[in-house]
Amino acid sequence: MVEIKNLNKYYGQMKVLNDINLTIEKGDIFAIVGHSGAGKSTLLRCINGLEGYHDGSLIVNNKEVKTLKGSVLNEFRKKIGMIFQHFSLLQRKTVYENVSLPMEVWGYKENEIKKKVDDLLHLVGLSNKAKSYPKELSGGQKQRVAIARALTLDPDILLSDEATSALDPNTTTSILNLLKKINTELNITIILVTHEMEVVKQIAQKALLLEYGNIIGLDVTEDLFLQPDTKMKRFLGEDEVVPQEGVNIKIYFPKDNAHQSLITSMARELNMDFNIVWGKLEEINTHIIGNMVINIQNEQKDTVCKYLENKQITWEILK
Ligand SMILES: Nc1ncnc2c1ncn2[C@@H]1O[C@H](COP(=O)(O)OP(=O)(O)OP(=O)(O)O)[C@@H](O)[C@H]1O
Repeated sequence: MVEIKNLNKYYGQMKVLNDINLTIEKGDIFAIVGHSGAGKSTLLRCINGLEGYHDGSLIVNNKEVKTLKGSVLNEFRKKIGMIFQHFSLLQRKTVYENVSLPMEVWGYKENEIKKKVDDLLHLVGLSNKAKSYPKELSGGQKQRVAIARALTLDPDILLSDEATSALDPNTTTSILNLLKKINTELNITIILVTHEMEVVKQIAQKALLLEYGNIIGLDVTEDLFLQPDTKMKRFLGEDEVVPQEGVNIKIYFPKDNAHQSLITSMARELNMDFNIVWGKLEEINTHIIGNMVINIQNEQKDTVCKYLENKQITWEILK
């Protein structure tokens, strides 16, 4: 669906995307994550042909994007919907008129437009707001209108550029649930740019981490968060503070193990005391995952490591 190979992009002398390689499969919910200025929006705009790129290949729906021009480019863009942080609605038009606009521009018949807009307003839960103006809507409702508008031309892909960044946490969750519904019911691939880790954890199956235009992480979301490498930890601002004395062992709880009573069982079975010095459990894509750091005495190390090995638990000794 989207295949990017060795992609480089410059603004003047500044390289903003450096050797990007990734594949997004049809039906994925894929997150592009990074701090401000990382190049997230630029990458998103390259995908729908709003920005060019210098070297490398970017294939979307079997087409090399930079070769597309004129009416072919317009047809290509028709299959890619987009939503934005500030909704981009026309203030002087009603909800109905905002949603119908792309179909009007493409010259669809009035009865086709009416059916489509009614169906989409129903899908986003705004059938009763068709005659309202954007200024009469909440932020979440405005984003629902923008989502309906992005779906009018039956896109294969929906691009979301910080679509929940201006919303409160509860509204964010309701918009993410709507995006999940669109992904499953309409089989639309969703590529979302965000700087919010909570968004990634709630919705994305895979995520790409960008830092100064470089990929520093690319994996299934649960794996990215379960066992973050040094770069990912730095990105998350998550360096554990652990005691200097003894041995610190970090134990990982993958999705099906998080609730098991490993720690208490280990203490009981080995008849051993130890300190829990750091830990967290969190929900990612409805699975609970987490990790914990325990501090033990040097002479307990071999026994504990053997116990964890026998239980086939993933662990590491922190240096
Ligand atoms: N049209 C442009 N001309 C020149 N430089 C640009 C242009 N657009 C973006 N940049 C620069 O490219 C870099 C990447 O910008 P981009 O908007 O892609 O980052 P981002 O990760 O989306 O950031 P943010 O989260 O703040 O939107 C930044 O250094 C930015 O200043």
